[in-house]
Amino acid sequence: MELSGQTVKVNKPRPVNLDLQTIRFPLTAIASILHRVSGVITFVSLAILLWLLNLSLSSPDGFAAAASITDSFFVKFVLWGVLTALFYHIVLGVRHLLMDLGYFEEMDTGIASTKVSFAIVAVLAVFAGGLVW
Ligand code: HEM
Repeated sequence: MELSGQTVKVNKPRPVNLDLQTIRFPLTAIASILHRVSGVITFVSLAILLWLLNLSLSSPDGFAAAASITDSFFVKFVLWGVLTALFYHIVLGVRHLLMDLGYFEEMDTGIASTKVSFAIVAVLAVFAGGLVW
């Protein structure tokens, strides 16, 4: 293979697919990507939630203002999403730590533990809905 004037020896030309829309990710990879996404969501939302907490504790008027902000369906939906992301991050984080200890490292147990984690997060998402609404 010719590469900018140099000849590079390619032992075995393999098909390369870098199109993210056609790559089929395994369940464990999706769980891992979402874990990072949920960590970033948790990090960003922390600042907003702390501001809201500060507002609600500042005075009776501040509390009323915070209560009216969280009264709309849209804000409640976002709060539900933030809580669900946090639950996802914790549950899949614990799974990650267990893997660091040597559990669920095989393909079959890895997929099974991912499915169990997703089920636990689904239950916690319903619980989060109960808390918010
Ligand atoms: C305010 C709370 C938290 C925030 C903002 C947060 C944020 C993050 C972020 C952004 C990452 C991704 C780092 C990367 O992929 O480079 C991460 C990774 C991780 N988090 Fe959290 N996290 C929080 C709480 C927790 C909790 C409570 C656990 C408990 C299980 C946890 C377990 C983990 C683990 C195990 C990783 C590493 C995953 C990996 O190596 O791929 N995190 N966290």
